[in-house]
Amino acid sequence: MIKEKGILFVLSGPSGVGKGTVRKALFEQDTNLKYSISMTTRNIREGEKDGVDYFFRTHDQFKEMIEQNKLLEHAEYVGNYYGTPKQYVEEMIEKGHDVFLEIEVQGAMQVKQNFPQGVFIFLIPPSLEELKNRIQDRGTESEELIASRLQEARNEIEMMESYDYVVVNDTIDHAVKKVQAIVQGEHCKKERVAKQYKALLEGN
Ligand SMILES: Nc1nc2c(ncn2[C@@H]2O[C@H](COP(=O)(O)OP(=O)(O)O)[C@@H](O)[C@H]2O)c(=O)[nH]1
Ligand SMILES: Nc1ncnc2c1ncn2[C@@H]1O[C@H](COP(=O)(O)OP(=O)(O)O)[C@@H](O)[C@H]1O
Repeated sequence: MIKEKGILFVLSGPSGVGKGTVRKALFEQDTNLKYSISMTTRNIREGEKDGVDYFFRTHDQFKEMIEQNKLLEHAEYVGNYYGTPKQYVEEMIEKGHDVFLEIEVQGAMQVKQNFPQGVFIFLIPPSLEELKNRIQDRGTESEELIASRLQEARNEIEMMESYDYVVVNDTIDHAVKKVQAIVQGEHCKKERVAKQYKALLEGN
C-alpha cells in the first residue's frame, strides 16, 4: 500500500487579508490537516488563547528556542518575533498528515530553502481598500499598528511571485474552495505519487 508522507502547505498574505478566517474554515472540511501553532513575542489579543492561537512567549524564551535550533524558521514582523516550532511539523509530516503554516513572507522563504517540496500559497485581498477595511473592522490593532501593517502589506504583496499559488480572498467560500482544490491537486501530482509508487515497487 502506498504510504504517503504529509505535505507542508505554507499560507502567507498581508495582515487582515483573511488568512486565519480561511484557514479555520478549511480545517472544518479537511481532517487530515494539522495546524502548526507558532510561537510569538507579541501581546495576546482579546479572545486569543495561549497554546491555541499562538504560544505566547517572552523575548528570552524565544531566543532560547533559536539557540537550541528548535525553530524551523523565524522572523521579525512589525517589532515582534514569530517562529515555527520544528518538532511538531516534522513529526506530523512523517506520520502522513498535511501540515499548514500560516506565516509571513520572510519566514516562508526560509521554509522554502529547507523544504523545497513544500507548497506555497499567497492570499491577496480583492483591493488594498478592502484590506484596510478588513483590518480596521477586525478592531484588534491601534491606528498606528494598522498603518505599519498596511505599509508592510505593499512589500509583502510584491513577494507573491515567489509562491506557487495566488488565491484572491473575495468571499471566504470562494477562497476556501480554491485552497481545498490546491490541497487535493497536490496529492495527485505525478511526481509525488510516482515517487511513493516506485518505493513500493522496489519493496521499500
Ligand atoms: N515567520 C513567521 N511568521 C508568522 C508566524 N506565525 C505568524 N506569522 C505571521 O506574522 C504576521 C503577524 O501575525 P499576527 O500578529 O497574528 O497578525 P495578523 O496576521 O494580523 O492576525 C502574519 O503575517 C502571520 O502570518 C511564524 O511562525 N513565523
Ligand atoms: N472574504 C472575506 N470577506 C470579508 N471579510 C473577511 C473575509 N475574510 C476575512 N474577513 C474578515 O477580515 C478580518 C481579518 O481576517 P483575519 O482572518 O483575522 O486575517 P489575517 O489572519 O490574514 O490577519 C476579520 O474581521 C475577518 O472576519
